[in-house]
Amino acid sequence: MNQSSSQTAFPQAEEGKVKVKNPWYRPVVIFLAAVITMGIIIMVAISVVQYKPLHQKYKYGIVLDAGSSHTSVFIYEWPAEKENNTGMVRQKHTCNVKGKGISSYSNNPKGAGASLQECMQEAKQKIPTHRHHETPVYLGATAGMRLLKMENEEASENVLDSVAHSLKGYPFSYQGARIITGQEEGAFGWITVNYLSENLRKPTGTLGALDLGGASTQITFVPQQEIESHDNSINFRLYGNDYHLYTHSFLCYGKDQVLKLSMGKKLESTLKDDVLRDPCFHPGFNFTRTVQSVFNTPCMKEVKMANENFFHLGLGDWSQCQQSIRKVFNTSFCPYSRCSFNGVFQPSVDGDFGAFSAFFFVMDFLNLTSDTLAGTKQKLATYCSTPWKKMTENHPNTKEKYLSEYCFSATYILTLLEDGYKFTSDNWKDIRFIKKIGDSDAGWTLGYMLNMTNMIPAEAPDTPLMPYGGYVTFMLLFSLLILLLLLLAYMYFRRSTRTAQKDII
Ligand SMILES: Nc1ncnc2c1ncn2[C@@H]1O[C@H](COP(=O)(O)OP(=O)(O)OP(=O)(O)O)[C@@H](O)[C@H]1O
Repeated sequence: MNQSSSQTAFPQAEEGKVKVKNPWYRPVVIFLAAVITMGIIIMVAISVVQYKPLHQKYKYGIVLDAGSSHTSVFIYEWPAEKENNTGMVRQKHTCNVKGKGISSYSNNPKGAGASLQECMQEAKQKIPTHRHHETPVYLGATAGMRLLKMENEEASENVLDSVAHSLKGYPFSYQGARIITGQEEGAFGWITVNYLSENLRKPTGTLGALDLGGASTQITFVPQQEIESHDNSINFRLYGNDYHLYTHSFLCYGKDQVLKLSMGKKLESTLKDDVLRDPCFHPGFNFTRTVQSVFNTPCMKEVKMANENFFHLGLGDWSQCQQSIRKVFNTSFCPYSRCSFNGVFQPSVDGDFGAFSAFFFVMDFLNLTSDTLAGTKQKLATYCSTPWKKMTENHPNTKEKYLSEYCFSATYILTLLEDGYKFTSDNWKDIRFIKKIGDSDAGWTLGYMLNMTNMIPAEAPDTPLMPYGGYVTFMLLFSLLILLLLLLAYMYFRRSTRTAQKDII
C-alpha cells in the first residue's frame, strides 16, 4: 500500500534516478518562452519602425523682397513637426523678378503687379499643390519704396495696391504687402544671420549684421555699452534669451544713392562744365549721362546745370575717390557721446559681423573678402587705376554697369566701414563677407517670415528628458534586462525546487 502510493507520487525516485516532475512546470515555461519571444518580436518591430526613413512632411512660406534695384521671391521650407527648432527653416528656392524694383513703376503701377507673374508661377510649381492654401505669402518693400513714399505717397500706394492685387490672385494665403521700416530691415537681417548660424539658443555670442542695399544700408549688433538714443534700440526675447540690439538704417546710403550723391556734389562744383572727371571710375571710361539721371532722387536737392547732358570721364584715382566719397558723410556734429555720421548715435562695434548683399557682391568680385584693411586699400588702388579697356577685355561677361562701378562701390564700402562705422585695422578681420549661410541667403526676409509666423518663440519650448531615439533605445534595453532577470529568477526557482525534491527523496 505504502509502496504503491510512493510509486504514484515519486516514480523516478523509485528507480533510483534524480528526475523531477512538476505538474505546473511545463505551462509556466511555455508561457515565459512565449512572453520572451513576443517581447523580442515587439522590440525588433519597434526598432525597424523607429529607424526606417520617415516620409517628412514639409511646410512652406513665401517672402518677396521688393528692393530698390529689384525684387526677389524667396520660398522657405521646414519639417512640419519641427516648427520651433532653430536652424530648421531653409531656403528651398529663389527667383529674381525680371526688370527693376517695384518703385520704378510709379508711372505705371499695374506693371509692378504684372512683373511678379513669372516668379509666382514658379512658386506654384515648387510648392506641392496640397500645401498651396496654407502657404503664407508676404511682400516687404524696402528703401526704394520708402523714397517713393517721401516723393509721392499716392504713387507708392498705387504700386502697393497693384502688387497686393497680383499676389491675391495666387492660391497661397496672402498675408499683406507693405513697406517695412529701416529698423525692421536691420533687425530681421540680424535675426536671419543668427538663426541660420544657430546662435540663438546658445549662450555664445551673436553675429552683428551689415546690409548694403541700393538705396539704404543697415547696421545691427549687440553693443557693449548703453544705447543713448531710443530710436536705435530694439529688444527681443527669443528662445528664453533677452537681446538688446543697436540698429540703424541710413536711407540714401545704399550704393546706388551714394553714387548719385557723390556725382551730384562733383557736378555742383562744375556747374558750367559739361564734363565730370571722376576719380572713382577707370581711366578711359567715357559715358554720356543726363543730369536728370543723377538728380532724380529725393536724397538731394536738384541743382540747375547749364547743360542737360554731361560726359562722365574716369580718372582711376582711388585716394581722390575716397576724398570725394568722404564728403557725403557729415561728421561735423554729434549730440551723443559718440556717433557714426550725420549725428547718428553708434556704440563702438563689437564682436563678429556678417556683411551681406552689396557688401558681399562687391568685395567678392574684387577678391577682397579675406584681406587686411591695409592690403584691401593697396589692391583697390591698383584696381581703380586699371584702364577701362583692360577691364572690359578681362571681364567680357560681367554686366557693364556693375563692372564700371566696382571701383566706386568698393571705395564707398571701405569708407563706410572705416570712417562711418569706425572699424579699424584691428577688427577688420571680424567682418565676414557672406552671401549665404548653409543653403539660405543672408538678408531680412527669413527673419521677417520667422517673426510673422511666430516660429521663434519668446521662451524655449520644454524639451523632453532625452531625444525620441534615445528614449526608445532605453526602453528596449530596460525591457530586455527585465526579461533576463525574470528568466534568471525562474531558473533559480526551478533549481531550488529540484533541490527541495531531492531533499525529500
Ligand atoms: N553681382 C553684383 N555685382 C555688383 N552689384 C550688384 C550685384 N548684384 C546686385 N548688385 C547691386 O547691389 C545693390 C544691392 O542689391 P540688393 O538687391 O541687396 O538691394 P535692394 O534690395 O535692391 O536695395 P534696398 O535694400 O536698398 O532697397 C544694388 O545696387 C544692386 O544693383
